Amino acid sequence: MLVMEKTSTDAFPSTTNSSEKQETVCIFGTGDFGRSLALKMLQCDYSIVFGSRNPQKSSLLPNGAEVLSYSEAAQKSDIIIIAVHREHYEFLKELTEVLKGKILVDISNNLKINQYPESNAEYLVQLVPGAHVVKAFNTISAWALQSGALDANRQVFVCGNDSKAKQRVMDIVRTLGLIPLDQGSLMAAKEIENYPLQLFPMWKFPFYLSAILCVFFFFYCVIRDIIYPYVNGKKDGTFRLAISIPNRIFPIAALTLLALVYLPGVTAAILQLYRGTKYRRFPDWLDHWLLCRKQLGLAALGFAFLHVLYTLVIPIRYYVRWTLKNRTITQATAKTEDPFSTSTAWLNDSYIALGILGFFLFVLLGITSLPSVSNMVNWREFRFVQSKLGYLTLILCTAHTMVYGGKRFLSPSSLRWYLPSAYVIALIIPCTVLVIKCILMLPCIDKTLTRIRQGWERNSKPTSNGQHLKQSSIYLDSPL
Ligand SMILES: Cc1cc2nc3c(=O)[nH]c(=O)nc-3n(C[C@H](O)[C@H](O)[C@H](O)COP(=O)(O)OP(=O)(O)OC[C@H]3O[C@@H](n4cnc5c(N)ncnc54)[C@H](O)[C@@H]3O)c2cc1C
Ligand SMILES: NC(=O)C1=CN([C@@H]2O[C@H](COP(=O)(O)OP(=O)(O)OC[C@H]3O[C@@H](n4cnc5c(N)ncnc54)[C@H](OP(=O)(O)O)[C@@H]3O)[C@@H](O)[C@H]2O)C=CC1
Ligand code: HEM
Ligand SMILES: [Fe+3]
Repeated sequence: MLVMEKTSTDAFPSTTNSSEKQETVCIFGTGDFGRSLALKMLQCDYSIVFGSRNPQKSSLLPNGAEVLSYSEAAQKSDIIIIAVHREHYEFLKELTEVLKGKILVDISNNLKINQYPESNAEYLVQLVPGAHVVKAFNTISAWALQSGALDANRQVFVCGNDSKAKQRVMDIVRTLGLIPLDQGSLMAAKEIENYPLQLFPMWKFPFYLSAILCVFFFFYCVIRDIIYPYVNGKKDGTFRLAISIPNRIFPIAALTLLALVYLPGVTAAILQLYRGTKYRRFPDWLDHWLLCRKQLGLAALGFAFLHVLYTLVIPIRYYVRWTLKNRTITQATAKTEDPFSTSTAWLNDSYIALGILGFFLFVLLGITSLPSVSNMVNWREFRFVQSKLGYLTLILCTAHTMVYGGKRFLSPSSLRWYLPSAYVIALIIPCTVLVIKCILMLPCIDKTLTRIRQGWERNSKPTSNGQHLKQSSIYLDSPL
C-alpha cells in the first residue's frame, strides 16, 4: 500500500476522532465534482493529488492539492476517484498498467435512465480489467458537497465486487461525515446510477390520476353548470369557473383519491380469497398501486385542503350575497315568508359537521405519515391509524357528500341532459369500496382471510399445514 505523508496544514478540523493523518487519494478530473470532493476531503485531512489533462492550466483548485498528469498522479495513490464523464473514459485504457490492482471509484451519472446497455461502473471494469472498481458518491451533488447542505441526502450507495476495496471506500465515505450503504456487488451499479435520475417515481401515478380526474370533472361541470344554463335560459354562468366549479372538482378529486387509497387493499383481499393463498405475487399493477397509497392519500389531502379553503370564502362571494339579498327583497315585496324547516337545518348542519370531522381525521392521517411521527409509533399503532381511522375518514367524507346531496340525491329533477350531479358520480367508487369492505368483514369471510394471511393455504396438503403456519408467522403484520 502506498500511503503518502500528508503535506498540507492541519488548519482544517478533522471529523475523525484523532489527529492521525489520512491517506493520499488521487482524483482524476479537475471539474466541478472533482474539485468539490477534493475540498471536502482536504477538510477531513486527506492528501489530494489531482490527475489532469493539462496540469499547468488547471485553475480554481483547492489549496493544498497537487496536480499532476493522469499517469503520474495514479502512481501516488492506490485509490483513484474518476471524476470524469463516462464519455471520456477512453483514456483510462492507456493507463491499464499503472492502474493494475488499484481501487477505481466510479462516481459518474448519466443523463437518461438506462442510457447505456451496461452500467458505467461495469464499463470501467471492461476498460481497466486489472483494477478493483467500486461505485460510490453518484447520488451526492457537487453543490451539496461544497455548501455543506447535506441534510437531505447524506446517504452514499456503495457497491463493488472486491469487498476489501469496497470497505476502504466506505471508510472514506464515513470519514467525510456521510453514511455509506452497502448495496452488494457491481450488479447493483445500474440501479444506483438510475437512482438520481428518477423524478418522484411514486408520485407519477397519483399525479396523472389527479390530472385525469380534474380534467374529466372540469368538462363535466362546465357542461352541467355553464353550457346547460346558457342553452336553456341564455344565462351567462362563466363566473362559476373561478370558485364554484373548482369547489366541485377539488372535493370530488379528494373523495375519489381517498377511495382509491383503500380500493387496492380490498382488491388484494379478494384476490387472496380467490387464490386461497397469500404466497402468490400480486400482479404488477396491484403491487405498484399498493405501494403508491401514501402518495395517493397525500394528494387527496391536498385537494381536501383546497375544498376547505374555497368553502370558507362562500359567505363573502358577491354572487352569494346578491342571491341572498334578492331573495329577501322578493319575499318582502311579496309579503311571503320562507317557513323554517327543521329537517333542512338538520341536513345542512349534519353534512357540514361530517365534513369537518372527516377533514380532521384526514389531517391526522397526513400528520402520522410524516417520518418524524411515524418513527415514534410501532407498526401496529401505525396500521391502526392508517387503516382503521383511514376507513373512518372515508366513511365520514362519503356521508358528508351523501347528506349534502340530501333530498336532491338521485331525484330525476336534478338531471341535466340526463347527466346526474357530479357528486353522485363521485360517490360510486367510495360506496363500492365501503360495501366490499363490509362484506369482507362478515365473520365467515374475515376468518378465512385471517387464516390465509397467517399462512394457511386452501389447496395445501393437510399434513403440511402445521408447518406452513409456523413458517409463515414471520410474514404476519409485515409491511407489504
Ligand atoms: C393523508 C394520508 C396519508 C397517508 N400516509 C401513508 C403513509 O405514510 N404510509 C402508508 O403506508 N400509507 C399511507 N396512506 C395510505 C393508507 O392509509 C394506508 O396504506 C393504509 O394502511 C391502507 O389500509 P388498508 O386497510 O386498505 O390496507 P392494509 O391494511 O395494508 O391491507 C391491504 C391489503 O394488504 C394485504 N395484507 C394486509 N396485511 C397482510 C398480511 N399480514 N399478510 C399478507 N397480506 C396482507 C391484504 O390483501 C389487505 O387487503 C395515507 C393515506 C392518507 C389518506
Ligand atoms: N457535478 C455533480 O454535481 C456530480 C457529478 N457527478 C459525476 O462526476 C463526473 C464529473 O462531473 P463534473 O465534475 O460535473 O464534470 P466536469 O465537466 O466539470 O468535469 C469533468 C472533468 O473531466 C476531465 N476530463 C478528462 N477527459 C476529458 C475529456 N476528453 N473531455 C472533457 N473533460 C475531460 C476534465 O478534467 P481535466 O481538464 O483536469 O482533465 C474535466 O474537468 C461525471 O461523471 C458526473 O456524472 C456525479 C455526481 C454529482
Ligand atoms: C372542514 C371541512 C369541510 C367543510 C366545512 C365542507 C363543506 C362543504 C360545503 C359547504 C359543500 C357544498 C359546496 C357547494 O355548495 O358548492 C361541500 C361539498 C362537498 N364536499 Fe365538503 N366540506 C368539508 C370537508 C370535505 C372533505 C374532507 C371531503 C372529501 C374528501 C369533502 C367532499 C365534498 C364533496 C364531494 C362535496 C360535493 C361537491 C359538489 O359536487 O358540489 N368535503 N362541502
Ligand atoms: Fe406509482
